[in-house]
Amino acid sequence: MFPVLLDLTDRRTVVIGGGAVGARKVSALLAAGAAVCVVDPRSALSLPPDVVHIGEAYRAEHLEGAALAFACATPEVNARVVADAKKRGVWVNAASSPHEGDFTLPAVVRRGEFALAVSTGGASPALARRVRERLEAEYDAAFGEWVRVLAEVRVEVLARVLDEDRRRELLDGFADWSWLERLRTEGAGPVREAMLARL
Ligand SMILES: C[C@@]1(CC(=O)O)C2=NC(=C\c3[nH]c(c(CCC(=O)O)c3CC(=O)O)Cc3[nH]c(c(CC(=O)O)c3CCC(=O)O)/C=C3\N/C(=C\2)[C@@H](CCC(=O)O)[C@]3(C)CC(=O)O)/[C@H]1CCC(=O)O
Ligand SMILES: NC(=O)c1ccc[n+]([C@@H]2O[C@H](COP(=O)([O-])OP(=O)(O)OC[C@H]3O[C@@H](n4cnc5c(N)ncnc54)[C@H](O)[C@@H]3O)[C@@H](O)[C@H]2O)c1
Repeated sequence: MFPVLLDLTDRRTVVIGGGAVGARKVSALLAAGAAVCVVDPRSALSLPPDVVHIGEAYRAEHLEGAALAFACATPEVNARVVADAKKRGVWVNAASSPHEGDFTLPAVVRRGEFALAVSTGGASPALARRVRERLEAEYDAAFGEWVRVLAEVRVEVLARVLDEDRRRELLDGFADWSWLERLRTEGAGPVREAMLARL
C-alpha cells in the first residue's frame, strides 16, 4: 500500500449506497472539500445539504467524470461498481471486499492542514479507531494552531533568510516542542511574534 494525500477540492466523487458506511465516506469527502454525489434509490436518505442525491439504482453511467468511486451498497452491487470503475479507469474503494478495490480509507485526525492517518491494512478497523482516539487527545487544537503559525512563519523565513544553513536552523528550531508548550500558555499571536523576532 502506498499512502498519499489527495487534493479532491471540487472533484466529483461518487458514493454508491448511502447507508451507514456510505455516510462515513460522505463526511470524509466533504471534510476534504470534494463535490459529493450519492447514488441510492432510497428516498428517505438524510444527507448533508451540499451532497447531490441521485435517487436511482446504480448504473455504470453514474461513474462518468468521477475522480473516485466508493462502493458502499450490497456486496452484489459493489462487485458491479468495482468492475465498471476498473473498466473506466476510475479508482474505487470497495467497502464489502476491500482487497478488490484500489484503495482503503484510514482513520484520520485533522487539525487544519495537519493530518494523521491510521491504517491497519484492514486487519482491525476497530483498532484504527482506537489509535485515532488516542492521537486526537495528544494532537489537540493547540497543535493545529502551532502548525498554522509555522506555515505563516515559514513563508517569512523563506522570503527573508537567504542563508540556507540559517534557514534550516530556524525552521528546525521552530519545530521544537517547547514552542507548543509556549503556545498553550501564551496563545498563537505572541508565539508568532516571538518566532518572527528571531529572523
Ligand atoms: C477508518 C475507517 C474509515 C471508513 O469508515 O471509511 C474504516 N473503518 C472504520 C470503522 C469501522 N469499520 C468497521 C468497524 C466495526 C469493527 C471492526 O470490524 O473492526 C469499525 C469501527 C467502528 O465503527 O468503531 C467494520 C468494517 N470495516 C471494514 C469491513 C469489511 C472487511 O473487513 O472486509 C468491516 C466489517 C463489515 C462487516 O463485517 O459487516 C473495512 C474497512 N474499513 C476501513 C476503514 C478500511 C480499513 C481500515 C483499517 O483497517 O485501518 C476498510 C478495509 C475498507 C474501507 O476503506 O472502507 C473507519 C474508522 C472511523 C474512525 O476513525 O472511527
Ligand atoms: N468498510 C466498512 O467499514 C464496512 C463496515 C460495515 C459494512 N461494510 C460493508 O459495506 C456495505 C454497506 O454497509 P451499510 O452498513 O452501510 O449498509 P446499509 O444497508 O445501511 O446501506 C446500504 C445502502 O445501499 C443502498 N443500495 C442497495 N442497492 C443499491 C443499488 N442497486 N444502487 C445504489 N444503492 C443501493 C441501500 O438503499 C442502502 O441505503 C455492505 O456491503 C457491508 O458489507 C463495510
